[in-house]
Amino acid sequence: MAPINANDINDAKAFVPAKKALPEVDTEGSNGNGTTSKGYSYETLLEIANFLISRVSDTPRIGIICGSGMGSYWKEGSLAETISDAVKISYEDIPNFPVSTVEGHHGQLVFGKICGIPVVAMQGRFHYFEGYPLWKCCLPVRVMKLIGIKTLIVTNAAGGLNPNYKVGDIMIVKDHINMMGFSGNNPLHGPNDERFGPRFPPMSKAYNFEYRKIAKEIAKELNIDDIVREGVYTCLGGPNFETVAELNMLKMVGVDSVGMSTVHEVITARHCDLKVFALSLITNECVTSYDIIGEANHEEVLDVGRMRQDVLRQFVSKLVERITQLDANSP
Ligand SMILES: O=P(O)(O)O[C@@H]1C[C@H](O)[C@@H](CO)O1
Ligand SMILES: Nc1nc2[nH]cnc2c(=O)[nH]1
Repeated sequence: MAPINANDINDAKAFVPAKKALPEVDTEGSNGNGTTSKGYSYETLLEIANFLISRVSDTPRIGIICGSGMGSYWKEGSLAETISDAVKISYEDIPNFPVSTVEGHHGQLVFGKICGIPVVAMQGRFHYFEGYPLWKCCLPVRVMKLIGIKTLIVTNAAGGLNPNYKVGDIMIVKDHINMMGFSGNNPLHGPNDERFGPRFPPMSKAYNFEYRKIAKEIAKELNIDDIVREGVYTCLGGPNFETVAELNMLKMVGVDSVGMSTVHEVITARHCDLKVFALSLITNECVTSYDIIGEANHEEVLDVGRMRQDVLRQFVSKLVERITQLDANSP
């Protein structure tokens, strides 16, 4: 058989030009002062934190990571738009900060207030599939800790694996399974700086019990308890969505929602003693049978994010308010 010549290929898809130049992704973090192959030094992260502190007037209490379609871009009605007195700082303008490369992720930090409480939101997060090592995906968590947050609220878009879940449901994360960690890929891999946290941090209480209780109360108050669930999340490396066999395996081990983020961020947050709340927006039903016609796609993920933005905005705002009240009254 004659070899294939690229010029002979007639499949238009093969020649669709990239929408924009591919971003440069620094996969090991060796491009700045103080960087090592195993992460940024404490001092470099402190420099980033001080750079940000010098640009805002209030110390944020709560950090929020906006998931795909959930305020990860600035849009009327979105979660990030809840933030008043906003000071927006593009990732590109922050020394030593990675840049967001995912469609639907804006790529900026937004400092401001929700219900009068100082917060900082990440509009756009860093994923492993973009080419960043896990420690770099989680760099902003340590920076937010150094800036002064006490609590991290993490949101993500995820496929619903639990057969009772419907598209548009909100799943409070009660636990995770660190699938990538099973092969040793962990954001805490490498030398440990005790100034962040211990070498061997526990993860059995990763998702704050009191916060989860409050979230369920808020769901009742907002009359959305019929769409609010509680379950176990797992993160796979992506960027492809899962095969039927993979999803059935995950279902067997007790996974309720599947995504491509959050787990490593939560590990990093708990390592440095942040309190954590996380939720999944169920943006698609996982395809667990070969008979199902539909397939997962990123457009659907973004669409469902848009569809639920009002509800999520209200839910997270109330959460910010009540978490702050709770923590003010507890030691
Ligand atoms: O940032 P999150 O975890 O919300 O994004 C998920 C994973 C992929 O980036 C995207 C897939 O559509 O949604
Ligand atoms: N891995 C994964 N990530 C998602 N993000 C949104 N939906 C999905 C999904 O079905 N699988």
